[in-house]
Amino acid sequence: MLLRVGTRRSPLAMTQTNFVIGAIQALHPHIEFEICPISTVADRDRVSEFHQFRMIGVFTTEHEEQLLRKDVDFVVHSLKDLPTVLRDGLTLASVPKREDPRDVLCGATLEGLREGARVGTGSLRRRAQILSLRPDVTVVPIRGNIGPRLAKIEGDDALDAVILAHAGLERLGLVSKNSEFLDPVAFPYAVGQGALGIEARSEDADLVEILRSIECKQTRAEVDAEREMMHTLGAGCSLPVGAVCNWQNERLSLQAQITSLDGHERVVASQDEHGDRARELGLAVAETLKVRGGEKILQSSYREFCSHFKMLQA
Ligand SMILES: NCc1[nH]cc(CCC(=O)O)c1CC(=O)O
Repeated sequence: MLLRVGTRRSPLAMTQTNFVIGAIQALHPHIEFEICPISTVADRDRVSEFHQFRMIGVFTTEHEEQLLRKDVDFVVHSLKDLPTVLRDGLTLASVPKREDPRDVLCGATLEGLREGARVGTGSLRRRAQILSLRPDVTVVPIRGNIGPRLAKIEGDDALDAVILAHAGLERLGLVSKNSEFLDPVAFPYAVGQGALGIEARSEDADLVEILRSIECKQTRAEVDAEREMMHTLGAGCSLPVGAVCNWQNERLSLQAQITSLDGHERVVASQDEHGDRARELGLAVAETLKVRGGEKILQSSYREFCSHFKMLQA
């Protein structure tokens, strides 16, 4: 059997795809794979920032079309880049064991960061959260692959620090000493961060079963809860929504935070449930966030972002 695998071309995407192929091959040595890399809107276009905000799958639309055209059999995504609603006929077939989902501050520690430091991130969630912890810093928007983003703390005109996901750095072998994990209770991570999502056609039952053989039950429960929360909030992957989800002794706990873009306002909610009630947990936490004023923060972030975006376009 030959399976064609869709992926982006970035070093991180290729590493993740090779990891998934290796894991499947270890259990099914007779299967062969062909990697079919493509560039996505996100790799080409800065309009993507806007779509990302509105939950349109900048990293994933072309991949879903490839799947529906049957140009590929499955796609390996960074789960945090995969919208919570998939195209009809497609399914999140498998979620392998998650890497450490925490964010890291690279180049300085939170304590050691000088007054007024310049901190790089392209994520609205990270912007809002770092401003809520350190209102004195200046957030500098940065974009691009992980390597080039990390390089912004070196050389002339260097930033004091950048915020990145530990998982990406780990997979690329770029973890450095000069960095600090951000405490996920104070600085919750993005929904799905650190996990991979393998998407396939729902009708391919045999393939879905093969893909499921590398699924991690605990990770699946965590990300189901996180994604259900995000879906209920109607929020995209770059909105200022953070989560901390943990599976322990058959129970699942979810804490979530919505932060205004200036970092001044924060709404949190947390709850726990039996591990097989992940979706119900996500829904309940989202409803609590809404009742506590989270929806208002999301709406005003959206308006603020739209006017900011029009400025960038001009
Ligand atoms: N949006 C880009 C993206 N998508 C996945 C990762 C890192 C790996 C992961 O979270 O699984 C990154 C880079 C980053 O946020 O630092």
